[in-house]
Amino acid sequence: MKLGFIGCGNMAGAMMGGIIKNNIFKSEDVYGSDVFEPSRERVKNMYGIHVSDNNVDVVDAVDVLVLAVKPQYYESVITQIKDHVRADQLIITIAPGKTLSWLAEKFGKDVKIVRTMPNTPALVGEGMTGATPNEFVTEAELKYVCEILSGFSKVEVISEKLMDTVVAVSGSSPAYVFMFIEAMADAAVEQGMPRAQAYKFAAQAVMGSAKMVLETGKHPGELKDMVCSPAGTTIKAVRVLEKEGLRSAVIEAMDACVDAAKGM
Ligand SMILES: NC(=O)C1=CN([C@@H]2O[C@H](COP(=O)(O)OP(=O)(O)OC[C@H]3O[C@@H](n4cnc5c(N)ncnc54)[C@H](OP(=O)(O)O)[C@@H]3O)[C@@H](O)[C@H]2O)C=CC1
Ligand SMILES: O=C(O)[C@@H]1CCC=N1
Repeated sequence: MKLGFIGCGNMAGAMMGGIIKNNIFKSEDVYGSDVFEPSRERVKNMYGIHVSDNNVDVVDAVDVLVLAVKPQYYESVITQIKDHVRADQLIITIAPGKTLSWLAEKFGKDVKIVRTMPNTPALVGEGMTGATPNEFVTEAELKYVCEILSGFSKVEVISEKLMDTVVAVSGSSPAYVFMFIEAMADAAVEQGMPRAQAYKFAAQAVMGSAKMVLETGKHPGELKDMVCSPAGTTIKAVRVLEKEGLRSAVIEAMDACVDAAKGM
């Protein structure tokens, strides 16, 4: 089997890295096309895949095709490739807002599509992906696509109506988490800690806390309470975060993200 990517930018690179590292596909079985030469060269040098500036070359070469261009280029790319896409090929989409019905209309024929939303922690094998198949994808094919996605992420098959939520809670959310880490590190630097050390402390605290949520099964509020000693330091910080509206800011931000996804 051969895997192709149209668009070899940030997200495609992160996906390829995990897929090749975990031997889901060998690098010689992975193809990528991109209009931007530095993007092509980057993935060629990093992963040793075949690259081309011609999207149709990739469509013709592969069994599974990932559409990894920005949402605003989806329509022109689909117009360019649709007559070359074969009925037995599997198409994986990763763009927000591009629904299965919109994709079906643009392809204008029966095509097997799995709409997904990955995220960049794929680069370190810690991605999270939501996936929704269309009606032409069999159970076995969906299982196969999930195996590919699991090369770089955890995978959940979800109903399509949750896809915009997945954009906000995992597709885009690494950006909010990086901002949180940056802010904590800035505060530590303000207190005199060297910056590199500050990133290490802040990032490890975020990773460990996330692991506690995933591995203990405890409610995040209970885990927070375990940190807050009576009359201690943490509760003072928690009070300020509540006063400054951390939770509300996160909810408002994610609502804006969902609205943007719906508008794409
Ligand atoms: N980055 C992320 O965290 C996530 C991204 N996504 C989705 O992944 C997709 C790609 O995003 P991302 O990797 O960040 O974007 P990038 O801009 O990093 O990569 C897209 C690449 O595709 C190239 N390109 C543009 N038009 C074409 C074309 N017609 N044919 C071939 N290649 C083309 C771009 O070139 P040029 O720069 O010249 O335009 C660029 O090199 C988007 O749909 C995005 O929404 C999903 C989840 C997370
Ligand atoms: O910002 C974006 O539009 C893309 C989709 C999810 C993450 N990045």
